Amino acid sequence: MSILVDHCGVEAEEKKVHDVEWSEKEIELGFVVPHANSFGHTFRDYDAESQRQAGVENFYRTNHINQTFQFVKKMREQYGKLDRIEMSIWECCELLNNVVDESDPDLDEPQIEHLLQTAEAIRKDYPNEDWLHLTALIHDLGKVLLLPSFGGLPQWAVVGDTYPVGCAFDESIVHHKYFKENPDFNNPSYNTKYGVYSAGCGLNNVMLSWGHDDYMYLVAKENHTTLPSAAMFIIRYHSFYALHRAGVYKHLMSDDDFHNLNWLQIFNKYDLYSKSKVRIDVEKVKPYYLSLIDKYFPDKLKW
Ligand SMILES: O[C@H]1[C@H](O)[C@@H](O)[C@H](O)[C@@H](O)[C@H]1O
Ligand SMILES: [Fe+2]
Ligand SMILES: [Fe+2]
Repeated sequence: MSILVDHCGVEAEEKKVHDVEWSEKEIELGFVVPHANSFGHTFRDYDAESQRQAGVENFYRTNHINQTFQFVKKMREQYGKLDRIEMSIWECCELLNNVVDESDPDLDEPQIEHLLQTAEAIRKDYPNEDWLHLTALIHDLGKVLLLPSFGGLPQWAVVGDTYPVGCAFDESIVHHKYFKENPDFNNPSYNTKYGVYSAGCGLNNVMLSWGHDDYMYLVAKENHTTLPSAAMFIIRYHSFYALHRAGVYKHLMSDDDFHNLNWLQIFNKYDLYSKSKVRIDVEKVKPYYLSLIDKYFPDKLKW
């Protein structure tokens, strides 16, 4: 039997573990990282030969060409108004029944499954951190941007990994080659290590490619959630794999960012490796999550 151990900035390495040791490990570690996704590939294998992968690559091509500094600025201003809809967090979870993410090589289930799988997995290992359970439940709610009532944005403007705009695109970003067709790639104001930013300026001052992360962060902040800053950091940067997995762009981080990064790295293990075909009984867990929503959010939120 084998488990995959994945470290920040280090290639996934495979460790052989005997069956006896395995059961001990399971008790000790709680959540066990599966060795393959539901399609039989390793997780986040963007070079696997498959039909799904071709779609994912095409997704990143369009994403990398179109996410420019000006585009992100425009979207933040527009969506920051939160003048589209009023609804509760749970109503939003239910909307995700109708959303499938085309950027994801590991999951083709409706997104509500992923929210519950992530939250339930993290809840088992961190039973006392209720804020973390709720963070997991809501981290991908921003994907409602795909729905017509939210402007029906194309997939490239909603899902996929995120990265800073306004400075050089790091080579560790998935399918980096497609940035060559992004107008910012050859713009001297935007294509240097620091670009429009300065050393240690803090991620709060850095614009990331537009998508579900930053949108949900804006929704939570503007509706005055009482979730802690680590939760807000997770929501906002969970797709920023160049930072939390490859360990680059650290030159832009502040001390607070470093502290919150620890929580994000814990969270990522559950976000990524809980993706499976195993369904959670929604009605069974709903009362628990409703109580958390009540604790940390108003009844109705502006979206
Ligand atoms: O395909 C996935 C998916 O869209 C996730 O929600 C996002 O957080 C990941 O970073 C991305 O790679
Ligand atoms: Fe996400
Ligand atoms: Fe997720």
